[in-house]
Amino acid sequence: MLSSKYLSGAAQNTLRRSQALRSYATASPTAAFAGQKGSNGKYTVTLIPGDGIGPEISESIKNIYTAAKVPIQWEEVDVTPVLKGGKTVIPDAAVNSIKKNTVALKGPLATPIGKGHVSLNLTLRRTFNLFANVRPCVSIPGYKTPYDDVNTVLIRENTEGEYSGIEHEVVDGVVQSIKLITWDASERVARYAFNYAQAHGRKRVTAVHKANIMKMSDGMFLSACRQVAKEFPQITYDEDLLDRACLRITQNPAPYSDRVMVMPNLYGDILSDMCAGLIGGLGLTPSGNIGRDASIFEAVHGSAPDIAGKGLANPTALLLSSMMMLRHMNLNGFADKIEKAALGTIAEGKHVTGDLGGKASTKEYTQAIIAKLTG
Ligand SMILES: NC(=O)C1=CN([C@@H]2O[C@H](COP(=O)(O)OP(=O)(O)OC[C@H]3O[C@@H](n4cnc5c(N)ncnc54)[C@H](O)[C@@H]3O)[C@@H](O)[C@H]2O)C=CC1
Ligand SMILES: O=C(O)CCC(=O)C(=O)O
Repeated sequence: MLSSKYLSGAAQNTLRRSQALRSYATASPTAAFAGQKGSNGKYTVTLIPGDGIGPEISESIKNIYTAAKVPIQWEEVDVTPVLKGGKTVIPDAAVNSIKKNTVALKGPLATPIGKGHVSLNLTLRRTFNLFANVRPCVSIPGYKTPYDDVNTVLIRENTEGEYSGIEHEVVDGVVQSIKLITWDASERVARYAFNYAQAHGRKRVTAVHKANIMKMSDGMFLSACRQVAKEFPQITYDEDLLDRACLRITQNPAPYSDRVMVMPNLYGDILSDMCAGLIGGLGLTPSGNIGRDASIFEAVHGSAPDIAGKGLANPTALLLSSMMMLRHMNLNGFADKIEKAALGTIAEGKHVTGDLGGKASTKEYTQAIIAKLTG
C-alpha cells in the first residue's frame, strides 16, 4: 500500500474522508427518509433546475407534480459556483437547503471541458457523501427498440475512483491522474448493492472491473465485493470484465434482468450511457445518488447544449428520477400514478419528443401526461 506521506494534499483529504466514513460501511444501506411534512401538509424538497435543458425539464416536472397534487413544495436553489478561499464551491444556501431537506431533485449541471471549475455534480456527490449511484435502465413498454427486455440495474461507486480529481503535471509533457480506490468506499458500495439486490428480488450481484490491468485498485474493489458476498449466501456473486460485459449486454441484455451490477465510478458512468442506448437514449434513464444523510436524484444525461432552449428536450429521465425520489420518500402512490401517465403517453406515441421519433415539444408531451392525470 502507498504510504499517505506520498499522497498529494487532495489525495490525503480523500483518504481522511474515507476514514471518517468508516462507520458507513456497516450502516444501513439506504438513507431512510425522515423528512416531516410542514404545517401546509407538504414536504419541502430542494430543486436545482440546472443548466442547458435543465430549466425546461424541471418546469415540466413542476407542472406534472402540481397536476398530480403531490404533497411537495419545491425549494429552488441556485448552484452557480462561487469562489471561496481560491476554490470553486457551491453556494452555502444550496448546501444548507439540501442538508435541511435531505432530499433534492437536480437538473444537469454543465462542466467546462479541459479547463475551468471542477464539476459541481461531483462536488455535490462528495459534499453529501452520496456513495452509491443507482442507475436502473428498463425498456419502455410500447416504444420499439432492437430489444424490448432490457432491465438492468447498475450501482456505481460515486465518490472516488477515476473521478477523484487528483491530477498534476509531473514534468512538462507528462501528466498524472490518480485513480484512488479505498477499501471503505468499495465495501460500502458493495454492501449497498447486495442489500439492493435482496430488497428488489434480484438473485445475483456482478462486480464489473478491469482487475486484469488495474490489479491493485480494481483488485481491492473485487476483494471488498467478495468479502461482502459472504454475508449474502442467498445471492449469487460473480465478476465480469468491463469490456466483456459491454459486449454481452449489447448482444443479449436478458440475462442481466435478474442481477445488480456494481462497479467503480467511471465504468458506471460509461456503462449506464451504453444501457440507455439500448432502450431509446438518454432522455429515458433516471438515477439516484444515495447517501446516509441526504439523497439527490438526477437524470443520467447532461445539459444537452445542442438542444437547450429549443423546447425539444425529453423530460422523462428527470421525471423517472423524481419517481425514484417519491418512492424513497414513501410516496409510492403518487409515483405509480405519474409513472403510468408518462409511460402511457410514450406507448401511445402521439405526443412524444424528437429523441423518440416524435414531433412533440417538451410542453406538448408534458400536457399529454397532465391530461392523463387529470382527465
Ligand atoms: N449529471 C450531470 O449533470 C451530467 C452533466 N454532464 C455535462 O453536460 C454537458 C453536456 O454533455 P454531453 O456529453 O453533451 O452529454 P448530454 O447527456 O448532455 O447529451 C448527449 C446527447 O444526448 C441528448 N440528450 C441528453 N438528454 C436529453 C434529453 N433529456 N432529451 C433529449 N435528448 C437528450 C443530447 O441532445 C445529446 O445529443 C457537459 O458539460 C457535461 O459535463 C454530462 C453528464 C451528466
Ligand atoms: O459532472 C459532469 O459534468 C459529468 C458527470 C458525469 O458524467 C457523471 O458522472 O454522471
